[in-house]
Amino acid sequence: MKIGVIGGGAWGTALAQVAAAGGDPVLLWALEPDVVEAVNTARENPVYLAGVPLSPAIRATTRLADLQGCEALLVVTPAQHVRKILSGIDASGVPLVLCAKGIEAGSRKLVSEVAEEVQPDAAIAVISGPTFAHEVAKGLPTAVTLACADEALGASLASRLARPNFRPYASTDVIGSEIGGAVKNVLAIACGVVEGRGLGLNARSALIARGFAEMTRFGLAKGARVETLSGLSGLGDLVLTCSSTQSRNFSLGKGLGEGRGAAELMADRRTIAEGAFTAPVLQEAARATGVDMPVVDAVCALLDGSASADTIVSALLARPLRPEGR
Ligand SMILES: NC(=O)c1ccc[n+]([C@@H]2O[C@H](COP(=O)([O-])OP(=O)(O)OC[C@H]3O[C@@H](n4cnc5c(N)ncnc54)[C@H](O)[C@@H]3O)[C@@H](O)[C@H]2O)c1
Ligand SMILES: O=P(O)(O)OC[C@H](O)CO
Repeated sequence: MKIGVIGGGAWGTALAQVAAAGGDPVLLWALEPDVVEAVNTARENPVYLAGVPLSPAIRATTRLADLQGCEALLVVTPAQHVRKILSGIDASGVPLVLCAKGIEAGSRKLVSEVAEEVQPDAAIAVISGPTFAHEVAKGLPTAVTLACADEALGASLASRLARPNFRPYASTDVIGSEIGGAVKNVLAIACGVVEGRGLGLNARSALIARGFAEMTRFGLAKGARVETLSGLSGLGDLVLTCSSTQSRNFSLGKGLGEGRGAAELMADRRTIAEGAFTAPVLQEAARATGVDMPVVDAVCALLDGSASADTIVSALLARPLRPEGR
């Protein structure tokens, strides 16, 4: 199965490395000509995945048309760009494996819903889970959820991508695996705030657990399965992303907690903190579904500058006492 990867950021490059590990050719589409040039000549992506020597089986291109002939396409651009990129390719009959974590602004659609709209004839799968790109690209042990409604296709994609240190676990819950990845990015911003304000490890664990309760309420309301939310793509990724400044979302939250503004923090980076884009649309979606997500509301208020971190923390702590199961 010849694999094409759309998106030459950290995650697209790491997944290209996984797909090329057996020596099979992989075509990587990147937006930036300097990334393409460096991958093809220096065998490195110095912009997004510096310091990781890449497989010679990876060839990069800036031309989407070159992806014609690939037998599966991994879609790894940030969530807000997926619609435009998928509109520019002919993917009839080619499985699309969606790897971005987010919800589209405006439409409030998950990436799979966007893909189904733009490429109605393509089979859809999702890869999601606790995966820092640098660790995956270096071959450190990693497990992911690979969700596909078509179990046979899911199994064939899993066997093509599996490596001794990269284990896809099969699921048919596409929506559930996407919701975990999208929601955890927003919750990781909140955990970064806890770190930035020096509120301690008890507070961070409480936030992870109460954040997981929000993810579960929202996920179940949207039709996700509880075992998906408590699996690799939900709880697994939530714990990873809420635990380390390696996470762009966590480090954005840490900066907010230290008193810096969202605009200043976002202007500093070329890499993506998806949670900042997902937070307001997740808040809209939760309100439209009648789901209470106080941590997500708090992140939105911090990002839009309508409240300070201290005010938000005090408001969260002053919420009425309630049974844990609600
Ligand atoms: N980095 C990780 O560890 C990791 C792991 C799992 C999932 N993800 C998800 O993968 C997706 C991509 O993240 P990343 O970390 O590879 O990105 P990145 O931060 O490393 O790089 C940014 C990417 O955005 C692309 N981009 C910028 N403007 C664009 C445009 N107009 N059209 C198309 N692409 C554009 C750039 O070309 C680049 O590929 C995100 O949804 C992220 O949440 C990332
Ligand atoms: O750096 P982050 O916060 O985008 O997280 C990367 C991955 O999604 C972790 O699974």
